[in-house]
Amino acid sequence: MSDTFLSIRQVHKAFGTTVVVQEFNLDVRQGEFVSFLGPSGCGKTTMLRIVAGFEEPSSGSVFIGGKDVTRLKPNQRNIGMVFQAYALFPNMTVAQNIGFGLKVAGMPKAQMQARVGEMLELIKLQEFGGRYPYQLSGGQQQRVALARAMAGKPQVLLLDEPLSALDAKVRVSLREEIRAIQKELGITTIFVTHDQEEALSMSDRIVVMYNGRAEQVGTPFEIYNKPATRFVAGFVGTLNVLEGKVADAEKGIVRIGSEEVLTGRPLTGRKAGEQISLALRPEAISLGHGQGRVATATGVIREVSFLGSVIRVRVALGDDLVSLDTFNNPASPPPVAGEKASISFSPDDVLLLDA
Ligand SMILES: Nc1ncnc2c1ncn2[C@@H]1O[C@H](COP(=O)(O)OP(=O)(O)OP(=O)(O)O)[C@@H](O)[C@H]1O
Repeated sequence: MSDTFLSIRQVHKAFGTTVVVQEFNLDVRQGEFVSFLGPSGCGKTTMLRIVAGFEEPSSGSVFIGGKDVTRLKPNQRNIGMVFQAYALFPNMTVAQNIGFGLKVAGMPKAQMQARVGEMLELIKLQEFGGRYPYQLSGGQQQRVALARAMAGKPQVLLLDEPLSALDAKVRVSLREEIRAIQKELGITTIFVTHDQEEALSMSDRIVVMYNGRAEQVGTPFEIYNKPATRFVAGFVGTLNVLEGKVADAEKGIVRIGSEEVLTGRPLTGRKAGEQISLALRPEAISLGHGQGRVATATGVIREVSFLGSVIRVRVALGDDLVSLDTFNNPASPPPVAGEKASISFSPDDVLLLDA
């Protein structure tokens, strides 16, 4: 990639005999917002700490702005960091917190005050410079932590689950705010989260991590719609998995129970009779027989959850429970549990998962 700003090359990290990060490669563009997404313990924080300089990789390198920083200390890397817990200094005002790093770096007072003022404006807390952290809400404290991390104009911003201690409403509004500030400053950012919705809604690209590896790197659209592995498919979004057997590999026909399902593409390299898994997102399945869709089966509605704009319906098909989403329509009553229902989907929406 020509405009790569941050580059992670073949990083491997073990603590004793425990391998925590392996064969990790990533190029991040200047100004790009990239998330590390994965379950607890998959190595996200360790990889972030290697970028920050708090951990040294067992092998491999990190480059920032073309310079090898692998052996540099955190304070030599010009990086800003925000953590999950509000790590503000409790005995300092908001303004003093934001200016702390600038003061340590020896910035003249007038210049420092001007910069703190700019940062307060950026996080929309102009009136709060004289307050102490305990006088702020959790969301406001994290905005101050963000301002403090960015006051020194770092080259890279590293965010380690900065929203996870906040309540749901604040979390969603801060997502948008962080992204807006990040865009305005054009700062290259890595964001660690185990929350797929956060990663999907905020990122230019997502690295889905599993067992210390980057399972897939892609845009939110690619990760969600074209998951490269079974793990990615199952971890990001809700997924229905239907187990079947290949009926005709060339024509792409799979037998699920007593039904023959067209997958819409040849099953290259598969043999008749072989086990195969078909996966479908809830929004790819319709109740009834939609146009251009392949009717698959008839089942019984087990559960109807009204989520507002969307209604999630669970249909029992033999032993399987299939989740599907339909949009709420004020003019028509929602489906009812206990009723029989047929489901259908388009072959194009079927994801084929490796065994
Ligand atoms: N200093 C250390 N010594 C030994 N093992 C460690 C050390 N730091 C992390 N680990 C182990 O490395 C693995 C990955 O940890 P890491 O914190 O990177 O995961 P994570 O994906 O960020 O998880 P979480 O979302 O729970 O924070 C874990 O199994 C953890 O126990």
